[in-house]
Amino acid sequence: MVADLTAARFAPEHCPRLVIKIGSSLLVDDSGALRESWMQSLCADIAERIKAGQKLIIVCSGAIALGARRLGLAQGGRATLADAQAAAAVGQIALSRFWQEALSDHGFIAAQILLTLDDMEDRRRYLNATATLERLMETQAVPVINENDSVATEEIRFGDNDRLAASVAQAVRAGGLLLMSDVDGLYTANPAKDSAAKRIATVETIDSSTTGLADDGEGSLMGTGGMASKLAAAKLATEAGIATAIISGRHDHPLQHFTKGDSGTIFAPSMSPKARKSWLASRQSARGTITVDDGAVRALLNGASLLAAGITAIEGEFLRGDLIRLCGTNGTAIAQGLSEYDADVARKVMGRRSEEHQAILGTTPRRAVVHRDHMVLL
Ligand SMILES: Nc1ncnc2c1ncn2[C@@H]1O[C@H](COP(=O)(O)OP(=O)(O)O)[C@@H](O)[C@H]1O
Ligand SMILES: N[C@@H](CCC(=O)OP(=O)(O)O)C(=O)O
Repeated sequence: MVADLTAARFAPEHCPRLVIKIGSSLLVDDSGALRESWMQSLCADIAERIKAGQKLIIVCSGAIALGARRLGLAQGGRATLADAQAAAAVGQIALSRFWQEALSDHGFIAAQILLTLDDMEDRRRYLNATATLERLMETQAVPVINENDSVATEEIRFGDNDRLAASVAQAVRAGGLLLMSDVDGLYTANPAKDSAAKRIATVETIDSSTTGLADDGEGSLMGTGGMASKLAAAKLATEAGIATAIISGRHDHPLQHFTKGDSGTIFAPSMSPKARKSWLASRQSARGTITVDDGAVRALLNGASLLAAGITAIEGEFLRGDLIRLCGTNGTAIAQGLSEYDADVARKVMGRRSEEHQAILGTTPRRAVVHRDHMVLL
């Protein structure tokens, strides 16, 4: 049941709507100038895909970096919020102009949309923004989106364009999201600091062992959330059923490069609840067994999650996310599912009521030991 985790998944024939997010580091060179020839090669790739029938939506960063150079602002325009907002106002107009000209060279019309978090969270504005995007996609216009940095206050900022791109991908029901960056995917450690770091080609589930790989140091004003924000965006998107990839924008024709070779990190979209249940039922390799009392058996058969209070014994050294079997006191297998806890932590809370868990664990407890969404009756 593992989804096809190759670049083909993002091709026009498999993915009618694709959101592509381009990071600041790709748009602007070390001196703060626009990397025009690279962007033109990207636009050629974009044009090729649109001609092949794919609807593309671009989320493009870089306004602050570009504007800061033009205004001669220190720290890339990120010293204060006011600097970042002034820089964005200057840089955005240059970015928009670039997209307009570069897309027009291929016969397409650029459409600029600047969004804040409020626009996507307020129902009326969300519907309005979505309707605009839908209408644009019916035409030959290519939406180019950025955060509306110049008006966004701390409270209404998206904070980074990775998250904005994931939110837009959900709004337009995209099949895929490409996060294009200066790094060729997720590595086992930050490759800028550790030359032994290895690229991870595919990720089926984003959990704490995945997010723990992001090593970004300090975040900065108005974006550049580093790998952590890419993983948060990938989680949001994949949970909405959208295949996501972090891909390199270091080469010319970056979309062709991704399509051709073994590059990037591809994150699997979550399965539909029905498909997920049948996948869970088909899995054989349980890493542990939990015995539950008669009350818990009845609750499970009625479709409830397994709470720690109903557990009488735990066998095996499973980890969070591992498949475990749930049995009645007579040894009959009742259900199987994915554990929300490592075995040693589950042992600490077994037989105890949920209200006691916080004190036992010293951290916020999870909802259940096996949640009903991740469980199937046998
Ligand atoms: N585990 C990791 N794998 C890859 N890159 C990582 C990792 N941890 C941190 N990074 C850093 O994340 C950076 C990409 O994020 P960022 O600079 O915000 O990109 P963008 O401007 O494209 O949004 C990389 O250049 C790299 O230094
Ligand atoms: N909206 C900001 C960029 C924010 C952002 O997320 O930057 P990046 O992490 O480089 O994609 C700008 O246009 O400068």
